[in-house]
Amino acid sequence: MSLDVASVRFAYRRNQVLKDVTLSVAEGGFCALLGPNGSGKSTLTKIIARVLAPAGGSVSFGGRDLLASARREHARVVGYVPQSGATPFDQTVREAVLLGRTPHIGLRPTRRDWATVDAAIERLDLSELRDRPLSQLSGGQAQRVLIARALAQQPRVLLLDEPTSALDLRYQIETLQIVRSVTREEGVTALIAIHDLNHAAHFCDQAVLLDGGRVVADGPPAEAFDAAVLSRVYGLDVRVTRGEHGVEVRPAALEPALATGAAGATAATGAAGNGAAAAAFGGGLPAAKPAEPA
Ligand SMILES: Nc1ncnc2c1ncn2[C@@H]1O[C@H](COP(=O)(O)OP(=O)(O)OP(=O)(O)O)[C@@H](O)[C@H]1O
Repeated sequence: MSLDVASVRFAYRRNQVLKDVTLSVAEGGFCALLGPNGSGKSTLTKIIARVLAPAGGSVSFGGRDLLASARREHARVVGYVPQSGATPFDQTVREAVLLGRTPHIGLRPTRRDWATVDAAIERLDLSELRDRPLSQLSGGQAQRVLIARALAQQPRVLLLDEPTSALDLRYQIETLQIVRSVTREEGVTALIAIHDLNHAAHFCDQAVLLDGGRVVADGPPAEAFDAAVLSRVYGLDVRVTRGEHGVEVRPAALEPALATGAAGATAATGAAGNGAAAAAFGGGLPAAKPAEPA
């Protein structure tokens, strides 16, 4: 089984935003959807989530057409975490997460539905807030509610559109760990639009890079991250290093600062094998360290 996007095209009026996008994510895979602002990441996730209809192409999971199935059937397979979610009225956290159960609920929620809701709330560390109205949450808390809602849906395919953009460092990492464990342990197939290349490299098994609505790289991050391609796509000279901590990307402009003064000690620490300081800066591995194959 796999999530297959084939030759998808989409335009907002005359603005061709997706031009023949094809990608495939294996069942249980965790795929990062990368690319600069405006490259088409959100548009593609919205098409798979059926918020938008493509002008051409197909989207299927396990060979089943996701764009033609009944809405309820689609919602049982695909969970979607939008960049931000408007709520029509002032729900509590628990009520909002219960919405994720909608495709599974008959006349009314069962005890099992509520148990699933409470498990998702706990997983996203929202238990203390579960009776709080959404209007009284911070941006990051509200973002975690959207993720909990999607997990409560128990989908086979999980789409996340920049789910960590409002989260502090702890919750960024925890959220990515949760998504990774959902893929590993429950076989859910996840596609995440994300800007942080190093988080993508660390947590995801696949990286798809969009540029101007086209796929320009696709593969395991260690293979897909090419300095020349990334530099061209982002319009910024970057370095890619491959070492014991995996692949890392950092802007070349930051290298002189790292090589002098106190930062020099950071590089030396990295050389000794402690990558923590290096990772915090998305780089910091010593320039002398030879590139290694993934
Ligand atoms: N509702 C809309 N109407 C018209 N154009 C839109 C609309 N939404 C997005 N676009 C345009 O489509 C292109 C792709 O946008 P999209 O949001 O898919 O990019 P993205 O890669 O997700 O960007 P970002 O990283 O900034 O979130 C952009 O040029 C954007 O201006």
